[in-house]
Amino acid sequence: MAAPRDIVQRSPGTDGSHTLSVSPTATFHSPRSNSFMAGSFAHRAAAAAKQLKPFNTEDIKILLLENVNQTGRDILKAQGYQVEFLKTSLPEDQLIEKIRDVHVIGIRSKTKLTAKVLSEAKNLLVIGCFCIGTNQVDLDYAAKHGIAVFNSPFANSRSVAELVIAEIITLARQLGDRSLEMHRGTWNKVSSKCWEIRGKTLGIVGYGHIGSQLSVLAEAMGMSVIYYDILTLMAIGTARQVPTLEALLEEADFVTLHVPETPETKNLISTAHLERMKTGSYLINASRGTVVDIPALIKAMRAGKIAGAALDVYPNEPAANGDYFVNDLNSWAEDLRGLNNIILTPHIGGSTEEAQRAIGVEVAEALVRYINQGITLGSVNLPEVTMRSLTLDEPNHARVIYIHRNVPGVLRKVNEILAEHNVDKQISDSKGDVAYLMADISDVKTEDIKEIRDSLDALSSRIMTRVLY
Ligand SMILES: NC(=O)C1=CN([C@@H]2O[C@H](COP(=O)(O)OP(=O)(O)OC[C@H]3O[C@@H](n4cnc5c(N)ncnc54)[C@H](O)[C@@H]3O)[C@@H](O)[C@H]2O)C=CC1
Ligand SMILES: O=C(O)C(=O)COP(=O)(O)O
Repeated sequence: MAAPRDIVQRSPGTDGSHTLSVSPTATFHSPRSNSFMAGSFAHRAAAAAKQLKPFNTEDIKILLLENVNQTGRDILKAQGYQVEFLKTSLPEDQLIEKIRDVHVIGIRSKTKLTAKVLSEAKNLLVIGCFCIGTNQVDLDYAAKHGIAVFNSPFANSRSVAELVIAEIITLARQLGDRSLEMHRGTWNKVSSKCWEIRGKTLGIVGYGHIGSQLSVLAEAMGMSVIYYDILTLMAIGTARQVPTLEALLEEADFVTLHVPETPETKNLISTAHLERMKTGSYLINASRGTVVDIPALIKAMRAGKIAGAALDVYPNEPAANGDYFVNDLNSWAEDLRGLNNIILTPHIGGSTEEAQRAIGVEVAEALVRYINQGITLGSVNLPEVTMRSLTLDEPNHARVIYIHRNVPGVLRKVNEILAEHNVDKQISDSKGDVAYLMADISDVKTEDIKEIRDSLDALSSRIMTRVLY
């Protein structure tokens, strides 16, 4: 791996905003350059002499945590980026040390990228969440500091839905308990309170990617499906939307939760809600650990109100594999483990080969598009802006990216700065307080780049400037 050369650097602005600059001394060294050189070498070399040089991808430093799949690692390494890979998440102090240095960080659901952590990330351009949930990242802080965030919105939805189907049958037939008894050498053949799932009602809370996928699978097995969502959503098959959470809880034999972690979903299922559920019903949570009040669930199960539960997620989850409940992370741990007919899994809803491979590809490709081209398609916190790929065959072209506060008069000022060049194409969009402008300009000489960048940096609206060429 090439030694880092200080090509991409972010300098703090007076207002805490940053500039990303690409050094004109960078050598043409990306895989894109390899394919370019593979043509007619003499012709291409002559053309290259006229061209501005793109940044050196080998200077992009990436930290991947939480065992991001090989597919993603391969895509990033193939670009020539420096990729450091760790199997686990990191405690906050170590995370802060590491994040200071990198341009890109890839995480899954465990790593908390809070404002405190992100404020130390002086070079950070982009965050890749190699998962669905983005609740672990302070998205607003990231946007206001020009840091794009990408995720994989549905590549593991099917895996979660299949896990829930397995859990519905496992709970209905008390399979977990029977299996544990056999492991201990006890033959306990019972049919009392063991049920078929055919004809039972599944209540899905949160009818998004996972909830709706689950709806199809459950109906195929003869279940009736009802769902509750804050949005009015089209029913799939013969599923039926109910108007309130309470209506769902009163009617469902199985309640399964597929909402994101938000302030509104914290303790969405607590004592009052458990009381509304049918006696002998079941609860499944593969969403986020904060959604269920665990002590309330323990009480409801001990009282026989809830006949079984499956939990895949917990309010505190460890950074790495190993001891969990014995660490006394949670005062309720022993009580939970002591219950009958409860399935406890270590956040494996999305943990299949298929899902992880697909996520690796999807998020890594989004990162490459953003790093190399500034394209924000699929970003969860910045406006989605795209233009055709930068073409390196065209001499003296540059792509200007100006992330700025969404205030009046910015476009006029930016265009005054760009006016000395030919603006081939320009696009701008905003999301809340933040706007993203992308312009491809020609007739740019290497020495113009610094001037363009400095002029944009001087604007009071600036959050981050990037000039790619
Ligand atoms: N256990 C695991 O390994 C995994 C867990 N997840 C979790 O599952 C969650 C759901 O995933 P998707 O279905 O892909 O998300 P999604 O965004 O497609 O669907 C979520 C649905 O919940 C609804 N919703 C939001 N707040 C609500 C509320 N207060 N009450 C009722 N409905 C509400 C939304 O309107 C939306 O329709 C993710 O946010 C993530 O936290 C996702 C993947 C794997
Ligand atoms: O995709 C999600 O949101 C998940 O909860 C799965 O998280 P993980 O990638 O297993 O840390």
